[in-house]
Amino acid sequence: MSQTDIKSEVFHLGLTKAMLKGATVAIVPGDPGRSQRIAELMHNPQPLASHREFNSWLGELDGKAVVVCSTGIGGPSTSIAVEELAQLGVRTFLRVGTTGAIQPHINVGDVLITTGSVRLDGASYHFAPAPYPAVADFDCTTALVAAAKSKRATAHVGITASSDTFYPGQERYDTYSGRVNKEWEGSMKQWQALHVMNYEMESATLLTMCAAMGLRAGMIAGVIVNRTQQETPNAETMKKTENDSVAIVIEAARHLL
Ligand SMILES: O=P(O)(O)O[C@H]1O[C@H](CO)[C@@H](O)[C@H]1O
Ligand SMILES: O=c1cc[nH]c(=O)[nH]1
Repeated sequence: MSQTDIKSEVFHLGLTKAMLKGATVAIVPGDPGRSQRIAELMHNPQPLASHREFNSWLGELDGKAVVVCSTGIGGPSTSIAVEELAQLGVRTFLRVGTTGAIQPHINVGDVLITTGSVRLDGASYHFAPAPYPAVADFDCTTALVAAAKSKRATAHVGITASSDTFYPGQERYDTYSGRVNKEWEGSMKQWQALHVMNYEMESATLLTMCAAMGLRAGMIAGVIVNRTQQETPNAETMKKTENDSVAIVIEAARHLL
């Protein structure tokens, strides 16, 4: 168990226990720019630190501190953010991200709540072997579902494919090389047939490492593209989708304090 004292900074985040004011719940977006926007929807938003991809803010919900810290893109940096926040006393992690849907019935603007992730990452294998599930915490998931209902969002609950790469691992051909390795050829079709809802890039690591360490984690994402229809998002829709998913994650955090 870590011996982090109240004033010592963790390795990467530039945060101390004192700065977190007893926060046990963290909201963890991928995008560093999203941290401020999330914190500003809570009471008394305060910037804490900004190092590399890790941009941290503090806010309050019902008089209790909640930390917001971006993870950057992908599993390795996510694992650092989660480990260091846990050293500082955080026990509940709610990721709020953007995502590409792969099922035709899911619309841009809907929100997706992940119950478990297909582990197409590398970092999760450093925390638990392959047969171990990347599964979300039940309380986090039910809080996200209830919050989505209260905000009247169209929410889908199910499985996410969580890939280390945005291009080959999500079987994108609109690229410089225009090709993907054999391993990924036809993979989107396979995930569709297995009722996977969407692609994103951090939940496999987040959910596996949190389950393995006895921490709670949940995952919600706003759909910015549907890969059965288009490859590129529209800026205006993206903004609205982010606002909707952020409002839901804040409401869920309130119930997990
Ligand atoms: O919007 P965020 O939280 O960054 O999430 C998604 O967007 C990034 C890719 O564009 C990846 O991080 C993916 O998981
Ligand atoms: O298609 C998408 C959209 C956002 N994030 C992803 O990882 N994939």
